[in-house]
Amino acid sequence: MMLHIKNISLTLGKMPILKDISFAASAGELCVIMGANGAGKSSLLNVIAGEYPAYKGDVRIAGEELRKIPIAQQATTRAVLSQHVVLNQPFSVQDVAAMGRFVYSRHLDALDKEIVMCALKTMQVYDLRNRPYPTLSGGQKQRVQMARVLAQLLEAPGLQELDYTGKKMLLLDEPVTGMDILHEQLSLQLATTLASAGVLVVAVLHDFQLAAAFAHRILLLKAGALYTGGTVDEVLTAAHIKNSFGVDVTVLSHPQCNYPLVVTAATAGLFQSPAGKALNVF
Ligand SMILES: Nc1ncnc2c1ncn2[C@@H]1O[C@H](COP(=O)(O)OP(=O)(O)OP(=O)(O)O)[C@@H](O)[C@H]1O
Repeated sequence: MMLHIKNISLTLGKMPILKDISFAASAGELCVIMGANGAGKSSLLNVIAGEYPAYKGDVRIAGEELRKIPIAQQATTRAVLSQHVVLNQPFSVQDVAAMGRFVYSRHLDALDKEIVMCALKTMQVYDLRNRPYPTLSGGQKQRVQMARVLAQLLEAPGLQELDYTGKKMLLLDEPVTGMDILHEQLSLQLATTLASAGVLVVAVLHDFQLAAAFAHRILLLKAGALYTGGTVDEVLTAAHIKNSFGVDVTVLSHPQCNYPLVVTAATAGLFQSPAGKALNVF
């Protein structure tokens, strides 16, 4: 599945939110969108997810213009993890994960149920499956949401020997928010495993280390426009980070893996408070 975005602009109310963004991503890639708060990352993901059909420009998924793809077809070919999922009804954890299958049928058959259990095990929330979802911690809820989108994507209860090339797209908006380091790694490994199986994965991330370790390509947005895009090494430079986030960083090289390690520059003096004194922000 190829995603082609050409000259996308989006206005919400009277505010220009996205400005003339173009890029392409392929099946098998983990494409990461980064940028400062308000840069337009969620808006761009929502355009690709079909949430904002009033965009200007061209979004093509596997060659078809997004607005012409029937809603039912969109729902069965892509799964979306949104930034803020609010769910207060006392559904059990396994009910929430099972919602991923509802795009195919409201009545889950044996295969659907196996897929849901597989998704719960993969995200290590199987033991919580009978708990009411609202009673979970923030990170646990996020893992259940990952299980839900995984259940939506999978065609078999396993991650081995998958071939989803040209069939599926996964859109993740800050998927690891609230997760501990183990489950951050697990989630991004899952995203790359799915990408290797042919799923086109687009993820919004704030964490440079996760992006550096897992992304095949990074798009860096600034004020609604594409500031730069390319490989991890091309995008995660001190100059690009300074220009898009306003923070001085030093970019080191990971001693084992060779990918960039972004650390805030010790010389920047940002956010330092005199030792022992409360930080006075006003
Ligand atoms: N429905 C809306 N109506 C008007 N403006 C909006 C709407 N949704 C988002 N915006 C504005 O669009 C801009 C981009 O928002 P968006 O949520 O895409 O940013 P983001 O890069 O995902 O930020 P964050 O890192 O904080 O999640 C922001 O200035 C936001 O206030």
